[in-house]
Amino acid sequence: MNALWDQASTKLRDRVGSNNHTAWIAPLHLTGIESGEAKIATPTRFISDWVQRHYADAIRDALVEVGAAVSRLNFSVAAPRRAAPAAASRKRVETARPVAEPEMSAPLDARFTFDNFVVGKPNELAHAAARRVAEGGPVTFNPLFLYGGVGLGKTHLMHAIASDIRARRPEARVLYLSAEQFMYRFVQALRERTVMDFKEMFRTVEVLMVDDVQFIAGKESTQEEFFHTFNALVDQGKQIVISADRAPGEIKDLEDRIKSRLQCGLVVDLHPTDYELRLGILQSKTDAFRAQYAGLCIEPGVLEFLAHRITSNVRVLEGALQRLFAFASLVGRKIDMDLTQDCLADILRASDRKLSIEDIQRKVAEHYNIKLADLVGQKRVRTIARPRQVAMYLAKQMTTRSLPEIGRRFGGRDHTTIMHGVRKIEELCADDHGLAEDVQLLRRALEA
Ligand SMILES: Nc1ncnc2c1ncn2[C@@H]1O[C@H](COP(=O)(O)OP(=O)(O)OP(=O)(O)O)[C@@H](O)[C@H]1O
Repeated sequence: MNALWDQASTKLRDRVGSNNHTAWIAPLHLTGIESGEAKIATPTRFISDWVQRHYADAIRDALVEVGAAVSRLNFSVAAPRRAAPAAASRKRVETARPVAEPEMSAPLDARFTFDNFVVGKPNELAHAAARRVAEGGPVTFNPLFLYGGVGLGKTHLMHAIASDIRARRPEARVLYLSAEQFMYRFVQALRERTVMDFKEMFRTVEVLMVDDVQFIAGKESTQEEFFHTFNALVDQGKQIVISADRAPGEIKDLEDRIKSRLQCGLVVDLHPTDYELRLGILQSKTDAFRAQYAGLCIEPGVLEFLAHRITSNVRVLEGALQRLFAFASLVGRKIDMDLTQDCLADILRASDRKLSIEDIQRKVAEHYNIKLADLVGQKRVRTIARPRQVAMYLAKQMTTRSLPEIGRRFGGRDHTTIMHGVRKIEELCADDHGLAEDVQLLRRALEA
């Protein structure tokens, strides 16, 4: 039986590819053939179901090709056989553990809760969707895909969801980890030949949360495994929450089938902060710092000044406030405008850096993969003319330059041409989702 199965298994490797073979075929054993029925043992019910659904025909054909008189397959779940006793005992220990070991989940930051998350216009939809997922109940959108630029609160919301679910339903298996950790664990499982345990682990959670999914772009085997994990959980009606630094369609080197799966649920954007949100966050963080630095007070106007001047992201804002408190407590001064200017000179200088029209042109040319000279040149083909209009639009929106001045920087064009370009992009963005995404992405990259 073993020899027959080895031959069939080799044929199957050619047919299904080595990753699938390692994951699904290698754990199977042919235990006998009776009256045209091949008896196949699988280590878990999950693998048994999966293999029957995806590989039954391929297995039967492979067995026939190597000379077995087989017309039907019969799958049963049996403990896996291990050659070395050490491996066998390790397996026993592993299977004795509860399926979703807590250590598989990354630790949650206790500060990242819904209570500590300040809601404003730019993040209200993301916050509402996150709350909805945390409440549980029927899975209405799957996955929830949260995306946004650096330091805008994606991880904070992910942790808040996980903590909230655990508080409401301590028995629920919530697995939160970064895409990098997912890859690391997968590679480790391949190395230690525990891929089955890995699969079982990920496929038996109730809520799977993967942060920074863009990390798996370009990593073929990890993407493959992620895709299967994703499908298996969605099939079982389990909730998935994903975060990334950009929309699914914008993640380069991510397989199309994964992009389309990620777009199937609710895709929500965390927009760059506005003044009100920044001020709200500063006030909320100040309360927390006050508790830590008793006796320190902030003069009126300081928080407003910071909310105006530091627009890059919340992490920088938070760092600035932390530095102010630490510095003030060290030198025994109150936090007023003088201290703020002294202590945060570098951060304020960086925020002061004016965006030039050339910065915008360079970024747009790079984004659309065209030459800078073409972007400002006279070619009228759509593939160049449209990016040119995008650059004109961003130059108008993101700098204080006048239309004639922008025209001069775009190869000496008239100000009416610039106005036309700006209007065109405004109109197109209303209907063309892809273009609107491009503009958003570029804006964020330029603001970073
Ligand atoms: N709306 C908010 N209210 C309170 N704190 C916030 C808010 N948004 C972001 N923060 C804080 O800003 C910091 C950065 O947020 P977070 O790590 O969640 O960003 P991110 O979007 O995951 O960034 P990255 O892309 O770098 O991973 C955290 O300390 C977080 O608590």
